Amino acid sequence: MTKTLAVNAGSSSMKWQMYEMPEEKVLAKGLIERIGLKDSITTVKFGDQKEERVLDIENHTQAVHILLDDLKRFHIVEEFSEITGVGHRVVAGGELFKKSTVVTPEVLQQVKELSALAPLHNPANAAGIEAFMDLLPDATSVVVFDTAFHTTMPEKAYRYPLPKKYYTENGVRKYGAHGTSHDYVSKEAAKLLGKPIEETKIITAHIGNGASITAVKAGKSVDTSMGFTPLAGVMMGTRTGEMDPSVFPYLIANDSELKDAQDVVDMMNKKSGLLGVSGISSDMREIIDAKDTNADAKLAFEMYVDRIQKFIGQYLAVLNGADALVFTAGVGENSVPVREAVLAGLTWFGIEVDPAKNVFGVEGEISTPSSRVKVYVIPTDEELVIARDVEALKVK
Ligand SMILES: Nc1ncnc2c1ncn2[C@@H]1O[C@H](COP(=O)(O)OP(=O)(O)O)[C@@H](O)[C@H]1O
Ligand SMILES: CC(=O)OP(=O)(O)O
Ligand SMILES: [Mg+2]
Repeated sequence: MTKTLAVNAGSSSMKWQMYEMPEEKVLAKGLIERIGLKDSITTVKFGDQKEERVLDIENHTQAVHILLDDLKRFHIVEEFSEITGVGHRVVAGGELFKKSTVVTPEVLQQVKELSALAPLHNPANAAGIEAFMDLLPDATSVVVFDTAFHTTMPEKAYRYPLPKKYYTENGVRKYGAHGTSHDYVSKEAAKLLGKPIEETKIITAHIGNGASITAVKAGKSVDTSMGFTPLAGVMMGTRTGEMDPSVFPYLIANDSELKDAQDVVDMMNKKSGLLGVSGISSDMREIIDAKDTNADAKLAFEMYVDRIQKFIGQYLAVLNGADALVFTAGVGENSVPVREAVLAGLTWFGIEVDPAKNVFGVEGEISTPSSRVKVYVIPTDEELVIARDVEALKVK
């Protein structure tokens, strides 16, 4: 029996699962959420034990240490050497990485160098890789890239309408993110549709703290809402999504707190989105609780929904229609009000939601039998994909 650990560090969370491979049996799993916010929550599930603790966890390095302590504390492992493979989600692989790769010192260096393409993620991903490699020098360490699935996008979709040299000399283009999730849920949706994936057109809405929407044709990403970095696309927990870049110099000239372009980008990454508009929180649960009594929270909710609807509309055009629309990730899987509001504006496309199915905890189809586009809630499982890639790359 070999134990493989999959680590999925998101912008606000760290999810992990320990598997027995190749059986894909989940031995234990955990979630550390609200990293960087007050009252972070860490949950561990192991056999019939479940523990939830509320702590203040400031960053991902601290989260890695909590995860490692928990592995020993719950006797999930007696010795770290029982873990023979560790897979890490890395958000940005640029044009260097088109598939998952075994970590070498050079690969780790490249992950760090790609931080400009995912400033909230790659540094945390690299810190996680290093922490585990120090403790588990003999385990196979694998990196699984969010951008890999999107390397099938056609050039007309991934290029920006800038002078060509910024692409050829600087690599400025759309890379997308959340690819492991879009890949996984689109395959699951094809199963639910009962069709070979080659015959499907699917729009996948991965809406978590970070959020992106993808047009998937025949199982391949053909367009996606995130861009050069995960700042682009729809409005998110703390990120703006699409912006007019002319705002950048204007704000630098007019706000003394913003000295340069980096300050503006940091503000747009960390202080904007739901948090910035509402002034309350980046967490959709808190926005929903406040929106009936607080006008800013109500506006934040409406803007959030509006941006998701617009990208779904774009991708219905890109694909010239779709067989299915999938909701996944923290908000997409759990928030009935967000799904309800998004879908209420898409009835012209023949999308019909069944309110009896669009309830908390339901997975699978939430549309009516006559809906022209099937609507599915599919829990994503980036960790399973990561564990499979580790297994495939392990030196046997
Ligand atoms: N029941 C719920 N209703 C609304 N939003 C939820 C619910 N549960 C979780 N969320 C949202 O999911 C987000 C986390 O999503 P997740 O996909 O785990 O994020 P990450 O981007 O860190 O991977 C939280 O910010 C929270 O707003
Ligand atoms: C790329 C990205 O935004 O990831 P997450 O949603 O996990 O923060
Ligand atoms: Mg995530």
